[in-house]
Amino acid sequence: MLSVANLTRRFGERVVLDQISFTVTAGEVCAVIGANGSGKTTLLRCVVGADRADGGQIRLDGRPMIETDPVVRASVACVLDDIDFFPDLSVGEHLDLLAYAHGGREPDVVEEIIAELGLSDARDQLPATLSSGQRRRLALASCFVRPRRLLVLDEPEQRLDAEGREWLAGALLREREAGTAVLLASHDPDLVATVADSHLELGPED
Ligand SMILES: Nc1ncnc2c1ncn2[C@@H]1O[C@H](COP(=O)(O)OP(=O)(O)OP(=O)(O)O)[C@@H](O)[C@H]1O
Repeated sequence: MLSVANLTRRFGERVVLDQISFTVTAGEVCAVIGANGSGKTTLLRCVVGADRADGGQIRLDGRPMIETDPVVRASVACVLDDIDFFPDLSVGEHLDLLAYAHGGREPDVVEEIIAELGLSDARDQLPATLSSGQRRRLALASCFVRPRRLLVLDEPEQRLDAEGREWLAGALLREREAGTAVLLASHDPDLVATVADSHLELGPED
């Protein structure tokens, strides 16, 4: 499904990603691990097209991963560090909009995800009024109300409470069963041990 070959990213003289190659197949959860600053976020941003690689190829089912390609946009759901919400849309309106825009076919999916993620009481709140953990829950919910074949998550456990982390682990296992390819950067060894099929370890010199 996802194939990355010789991915290289430099910032000035500094080589953050040095010819990284890996694949993630349908139904595989690949955990990207490594110390702070090892390049996990940079890698994920390059994969989804939020950052430009200096070299290498990123392909989804053999086609170049270009974020403006409608097939790519329809296939890839992600939560990166920067969480952008429309400031004047409520939690429920965000999720309705995303489900509709991406042509989700399951009528009850928004209600189900709102309930699963404990956002029912916050349904009518605007993003600016949410707690940081609720904002993270909304960002995750945004991925789960839409069709997806590749899920890219950067430290999704951040700011989640114990119950939220438990939900996340279960949700990722269900994604695996459903045949979604998952690329997950995480600092949570328990989450990685529970859900990951493969690991990509980035070192300080990678
Ligand atoms: N836009 C940028 N300009 C210059 N350097 C950058 C830029 N983005 C990232 N870097 C550098 O690239 C390196 C890798 O950063 P990155 O955020 O990918 O690491 P990470 O593994 O995700 O870290 P963490 O575990 O702390 O989230 C860091 O040294 C960082 O300072």
